Amino acid sequence: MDALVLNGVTKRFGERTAVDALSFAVKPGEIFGFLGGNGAGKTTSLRMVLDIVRPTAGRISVLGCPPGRENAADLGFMPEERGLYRGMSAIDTVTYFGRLKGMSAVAARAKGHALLDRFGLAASAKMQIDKLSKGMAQKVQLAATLVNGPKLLLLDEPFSGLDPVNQGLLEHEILEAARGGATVVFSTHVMQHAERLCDRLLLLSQGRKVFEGTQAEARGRLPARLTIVARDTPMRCPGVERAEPGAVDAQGWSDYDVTLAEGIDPADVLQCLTEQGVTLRRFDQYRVSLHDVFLHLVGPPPAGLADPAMAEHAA
Ligand SMILES: Nc1ncnc2c1ncn2[C@@H]1O[C@H](COP(=O)(O)OP(=O)(O)OP(=O)(O)O)[C@@H](O)[C@H]1O
Repeated sequence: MDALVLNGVTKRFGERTAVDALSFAVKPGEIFGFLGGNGAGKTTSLRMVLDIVRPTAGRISVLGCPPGRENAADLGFMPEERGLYRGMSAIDTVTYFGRLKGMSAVAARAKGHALLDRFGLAASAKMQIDKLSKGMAQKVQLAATLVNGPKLLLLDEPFSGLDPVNQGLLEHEILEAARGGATVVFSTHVMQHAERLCDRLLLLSQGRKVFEGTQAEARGRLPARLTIVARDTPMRCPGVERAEPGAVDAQGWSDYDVTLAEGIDPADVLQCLTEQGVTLRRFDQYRVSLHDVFLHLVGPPPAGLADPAMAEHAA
């Protein structure tokens, strides 16, 4: 049984279609990246899975049940808008969330202390949430999400607001949860996290699915690019679509910026060049990133709109 299934799910807010006939399935134990730019419909989709908002059309199955209270004890949700009681201590907060998920007070408190220790917050366990830094409060929220050992973890932009060390800690926790058998769905517009974590991913643009599959399949959507240093043009090999020569040096070597046709394996081009007796001084494949795929499938953001994914990429 799939851990999460969306079947033709649409959500309209008045005239605006936030999610448009969205279908996908997440397998048990998978780490599934839910990717898209600002306003793509990620949060709305997760809210429908949690029964916070109802779909206009379509069906959703969460651990085999319709969204609702039946499986709340098996879910862990970290909302994008972090919401903790500011006057409560860190440990009481985590214990409270455990109790909400049906744990005994003793078990929830013990697990809460273990998680806060693991997150470097042992000394702050009794501090009030409003005395903690934003990143520390976010780690308390993560502990509250994990306290019940959920079978399905839904994390909405979990990395935002965390420094690089704590982003690493969160990545580690996601991998650990999946190793322990949990299914993880997380939304992000930062491709690097998805690149390090996801088994499969879905790319959402203006409420519509533009891609679903593995990272390799996503990269396969872009033609391979190579840098070749040779004395002859590689254009004679089948599958080479473009080969832009750079300056030729005194010995006759030239840099070629090569684009292959879709689906052509660079190894076949290398073999062809060898068979044709083309001497090479360099043959490098440019590794397509998810960021490149994102731009290819979704396009750049409108002028003047800051895109955090791009900003991080450039950094
Ligand atoms: N309650 C609401 N009423 C009206 N429109 C809404 C509501 N919630 C979301 N929307 C609209 O639906 C679209 C999708 O929003 P959503 O928050 O799901 O996107 P997102 O992918 O999570 O974006 P971000 O990365 O910016 O958080 C947006 O155009 C948003 O304005």
